[in-house]
Amino acid sequence: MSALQDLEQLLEDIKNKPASKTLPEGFPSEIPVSLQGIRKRLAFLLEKTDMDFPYLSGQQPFSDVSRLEGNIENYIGMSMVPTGVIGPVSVLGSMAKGDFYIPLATSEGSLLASYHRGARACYLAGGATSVCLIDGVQRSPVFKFDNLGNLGTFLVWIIGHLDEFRRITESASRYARLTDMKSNIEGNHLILTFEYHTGDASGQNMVTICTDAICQYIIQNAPVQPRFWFIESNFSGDKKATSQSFANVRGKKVTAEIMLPEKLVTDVLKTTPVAMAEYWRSSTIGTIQSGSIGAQGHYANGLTALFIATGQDVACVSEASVGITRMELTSDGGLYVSVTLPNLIVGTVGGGTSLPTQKECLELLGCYGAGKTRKFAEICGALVLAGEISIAAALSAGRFTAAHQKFGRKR
Ligand SMILES: CC(C)(COP(=O)([O-])OP(=O)([O-])OC[C@H]1O[C@@H](n2cnc3c(N)ncnc32)[C@H](O)[C@@H]1OP(=O)([O-])[O-])[C@@H](O)C(=O)NCCC(=O)NCCSC(=O)C[C@@](C)(O)CC(=O)[O-]
Ligand SMILES: NC(=O)C1=CN([C@@H]2O[C@H](COP(=O)(O)OP(=O)(O)OC[C@H]3O[C@@H](n4cnc5c(N)ncnc54)[C@H](OP(=O)(O)O)[C@@H]3O)[C@@H](O)[C@H]2O)C=CC1
Repeated sequence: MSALQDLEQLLEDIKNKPASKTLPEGFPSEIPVSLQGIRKRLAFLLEKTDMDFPYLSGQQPFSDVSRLEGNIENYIGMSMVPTGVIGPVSVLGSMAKGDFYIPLATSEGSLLASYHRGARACYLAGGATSVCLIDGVQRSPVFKFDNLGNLGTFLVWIIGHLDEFRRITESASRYARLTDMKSNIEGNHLILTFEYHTGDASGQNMVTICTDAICQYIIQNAPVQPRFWFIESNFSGDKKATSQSFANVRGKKVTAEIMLPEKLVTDVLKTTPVAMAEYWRSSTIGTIQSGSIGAQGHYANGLTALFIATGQDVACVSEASVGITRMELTSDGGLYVSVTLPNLIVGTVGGGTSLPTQKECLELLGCYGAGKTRKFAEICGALVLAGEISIAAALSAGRFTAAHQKFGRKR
């Protein structure tokens, strides 16, 4: 199918999305942490997905340490992070379509219960729409000149060589494509921002390698030489929350939404749409006063847990957890909720994605390997939406502290 046909299909699917759905036979979430709970949940997942998780379940010890090459130095062993599953999370996206059981690795009690509850509310409301809109990963080298005249001559030459830079990119990587270049001048400093599509990899390493190859060509051929240059100027937003990335894209930009009927908010979330909209307004004003980039509740919670489970670079939660949550009353007394994440740096190849438990977790989502990154990004959007709904429900109903007293402490 062409991109236009994909889009037409998505629009048709959104038009026909049901306003409600019945939950399938229960995922055994009610059984507390115990050997029996683990057995039941693994048996449930085996039946649903035909996966038996040899590494995650501990049946198979990890011994093939050669698989870690490229992932770590000075290795001594694996850190174990408790991992659970929430779901089903129902997603309608351009690539993610269906019900997913999402693995989350965390040591924060209440987190999975909260995301599970939000996912349940979204499921009953017909499932979340979650769409990956655009993508792009940047690297921003800086060049220093004696004066503006030299800088200008250099930049004019650079602008005339974009096609050559595209060719260099294609010889440095089979998958990276140079899509844009922007310049930023400050005194005698020039920052060039190269933006790429990085296939199914999250791409931070690829963009460094490709940009370095371009810079080597520039240094060898440009009519004017900079006094010095660095491969990264700290402008690209790599592992930092920045206003610039927030206003554009870094990685994938995803937006997700749901309409929650009033009765569902009352029954499942134990609050009201009015209270949730009121909480959202107050918390958004609080966020603005704090000087935060974006306005959201706890994207970092779900994303960090999913990133650990699936071998993403967890440090990229710095930028990935920036975004905007919106909660508004609908004309029939329900609640519209949306989340928008413009900086979702994720991949389904490369990085830590082929490590033993991480690969199993990506496979659980049907997201391991080539052709799966947009799907994975859309699942991230639906997960974050579920988390925003549940935490706002708890806070709006005055149940937040009690939940953490119950789930977040050893009894
Ligand atoms: C904890 C709940 C879910 C209770 O919620 P509840 O509605 O009182 O509980 P419930 O017993 O009636 O259960 C409702 C549903 O919750 C789920 N649920 C309930 N219990 C479990 C469990 N044991 N295991 C798995 N799922 C569970 C489950 O979906 C269940 O439905 P069921 O499946 O039974 O039909 C709710 O109060 C809640 O979501 N609270 C919010 C907690 C939260 O989101 N915390 C985020 C971490 S806080 C943080 O990191 C810092 C932050 C974000 O606060 C920073 C800041 O903003 O300042
Ligand atoms: N160097 C840096 O500046 C930084 C690096 N990192 C680290 O970089 C890693 C992430 O970088 P990333 O570039 O994603 O990972 P990798 O360095 O693992 O690069 C991806 C690799 O997968 C290959 N590949 C195979 N199939 C595909 C496909 N379908 N789509 C895309 N690539 C494919 C690429 O081929 P090919 O070789 O042809 O491109 C490349 O070799 C993480 O480990 C992260 O921690 C994080 C931040 C900064």
